[in-house]
Amino acid sequence: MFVDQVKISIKAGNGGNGAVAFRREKFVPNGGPAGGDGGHGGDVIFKVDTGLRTLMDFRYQRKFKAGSGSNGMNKQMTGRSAENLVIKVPGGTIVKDTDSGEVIGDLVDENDTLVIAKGGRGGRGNIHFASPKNPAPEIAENGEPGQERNVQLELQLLADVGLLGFPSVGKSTLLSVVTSAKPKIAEYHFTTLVPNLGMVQLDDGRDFVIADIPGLIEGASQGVGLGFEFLRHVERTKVLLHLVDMGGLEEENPYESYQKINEELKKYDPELINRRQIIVATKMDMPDAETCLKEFQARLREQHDGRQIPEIFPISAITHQGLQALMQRTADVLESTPNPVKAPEVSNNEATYKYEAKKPFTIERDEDGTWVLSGEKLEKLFKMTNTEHDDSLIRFARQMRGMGVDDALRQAGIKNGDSVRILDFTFEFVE
Ligand SMILES: Nc1nc2c(ncn2[C@@H]2O[C@H](COP(=O)(O)OP(=O)(O)OP(=O)(O)O)[C@@H](O)[C@H]2O)c(=O)[nH]1
Repeated sequence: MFVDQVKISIKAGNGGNGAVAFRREKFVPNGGPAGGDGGHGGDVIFKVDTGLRTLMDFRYQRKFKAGSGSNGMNKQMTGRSAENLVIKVPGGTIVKDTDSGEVIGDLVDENDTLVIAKGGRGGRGNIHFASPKNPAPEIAENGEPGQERNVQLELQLLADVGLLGFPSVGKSTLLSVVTSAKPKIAEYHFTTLVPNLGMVQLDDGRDFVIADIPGLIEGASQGVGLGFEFLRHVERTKVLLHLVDMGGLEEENPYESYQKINEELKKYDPELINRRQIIVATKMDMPDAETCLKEFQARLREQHDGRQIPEIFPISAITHQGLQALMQRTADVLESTPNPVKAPEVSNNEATYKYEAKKPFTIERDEDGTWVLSGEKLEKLFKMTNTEHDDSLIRFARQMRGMGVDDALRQAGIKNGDSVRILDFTFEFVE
């Protein structure tokens, strides 16, 4: 199996902070609370785009962050919510948690989506905290932090393009100059023939997988050496680049070689001969190459008897002549050729990754005697507390008591006046 894999980090947007504000009207000296809520942070979402074939784009960008919601404003105005960040992935992408290795999702068909990290909700403004006891509260919540995740994407690669041709026509050389990345190759059971596979990425962002098809000619049509796994590669191949050596050093005439390969192809799998072929005239830097090519074209025309002949791209893997044009054309053909195996299904599978509730808080003690509180839930509550306002801090103290933090601290032996720290905020414990 050929696997393309990449580790990325994801951060959903924080919610915007709620506002502390008061009505200011003519003739009303002390208006009521008027601080609006913060906007929602953006989610991070994976979505299948079957036009993508590799995870190549992730080699350049590994960190993804959705925008934060805007803060609430006075006059009860809610902050603007951030847009979701949609990350496109190829069909067949498996998403795993990097740390635990747990499979989070399997994105298969066009438009399948997975919400991998939820944006934080906006913090509530002080209009929500008015009570008969406190009609003008200086309390507002900060936005909820967006979820963060490290994930690993894995994609089993199948080649879109196959290279055909006699030994020494220049297949490996072409593959090595047009492909920038070699995917991980697991060991084959039939170890004698390992297909050479690489990924091509064009400047316009299109990418595809290209494979040398070794052994097709060396008796492969009699079933020698090729395994089931590899057959799948050939079956999936939409375009075959048929390489013909124009170097003029081979004993065999280029046209005869070309025909022989097609014969072998037919024997190997009669379906394959109908597959789209582009003829690639290789080694065009050699002195006799032009003459060889002209001869080849003439024979091809003769054979086609007035019908249109297949397209031919002259290249040199050594001088790089014609490579760009060939790869562009290959990508165009790929786009316009239907999948020979099955058309991509369009579905609307939607999923949201659920986070396991972690232990709400933990208590530790620093060397200097400070009690240190940590834990996802508690830290989140703290981050949502607007520490600039006493009312907000009082509310936080109440929330901690509700969670059982005070009791736990007392049990651990805390004394009146001891220092307590959460993240970078320190306060004094009072009974
Ligand atoms: N002059 C010239 N020589 C080339 C070019 N491309 C490949 N060669 C040479 O041709 C020989 C064979 O090239 P390979 O890329 O190994 O050919 P292959 O088709 O992969 O051969 P197998 O691995 O035997 O199937 C090597 O000596 C290359 O240096 C080219 O564009 N111009």
